[in-house]
Amino acid sequence: MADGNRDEKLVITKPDIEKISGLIKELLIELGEDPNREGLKKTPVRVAKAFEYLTKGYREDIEKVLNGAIFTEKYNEMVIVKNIDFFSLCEHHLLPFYGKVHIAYIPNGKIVGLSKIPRIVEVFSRRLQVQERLTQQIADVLNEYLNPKGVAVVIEARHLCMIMRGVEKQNSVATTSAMHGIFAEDVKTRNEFMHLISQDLT
Ligand SMILES: Nc1nc2c(ncn2[C@@H]2O[C@H](COP(=O)(O)OP(=O)(O)OP(=O)(O)O)[C@@H](O)[C@H]2O)c(=O)[nH]1
Ligand SMILES: [Zn+2]
Repeated sequence: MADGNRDEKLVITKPDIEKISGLIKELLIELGEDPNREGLKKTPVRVAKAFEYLTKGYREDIEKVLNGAIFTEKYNEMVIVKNIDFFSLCEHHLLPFYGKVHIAYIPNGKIVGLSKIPRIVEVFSRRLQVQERLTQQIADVLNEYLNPKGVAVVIEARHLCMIMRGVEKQNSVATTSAMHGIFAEDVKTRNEFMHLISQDLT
């Protein structure tokens, strides 16, 4: 397993659907429900499979996802892929947070297949996360595999744990960013990126 996953306690085993189903059945009982009523009969298995999918990023390997699609190219202007939709689960409440990721890099002799950028977002968002770590992990992987002149990642997200419970703020949006290289060092480059994504920011 490549260290591109950069989670020390990486879970690479397939979840035991039967075991998770049993736990969900117990949860339903604790919530006062009857897990044998028609509508709930298959719910434990459905929930187990849903969680397997929503955490599939733990079982993905960055090298396999990139599939060698890193190419030598002289292009050295900014590459931006913006408005990448993502869905993740907050590690505190296991409730979704979702939004958009905007990514830029300035190549240093190497470019990456464009589709691989949203694929990297999938690897790290399909885990239990906090938005800050998700932002950093995406930036770190691009930095590591492309060794570019700079990488910038901005994420805007709505957290259901702040919307449907807790403080119940329906319109709050959290923005996080991670900057490497020239984006961290040079205000002009960072501002150019922020300007290019500004019409997409909430
Ligand atoms: N920084 C950060 N905090 C998050 C994220 N997702 C959830 N949280 C916060 O994690 C915190 C957990 O705080 P606790 O006080 O332990 O939990 P809680 O009693 O459920 O908190 P409330 O949500 O305020 O009701 C809350 O402030 C959440 O808003 C995230 O992606 N980043
Ligand atoms: Zn939460």
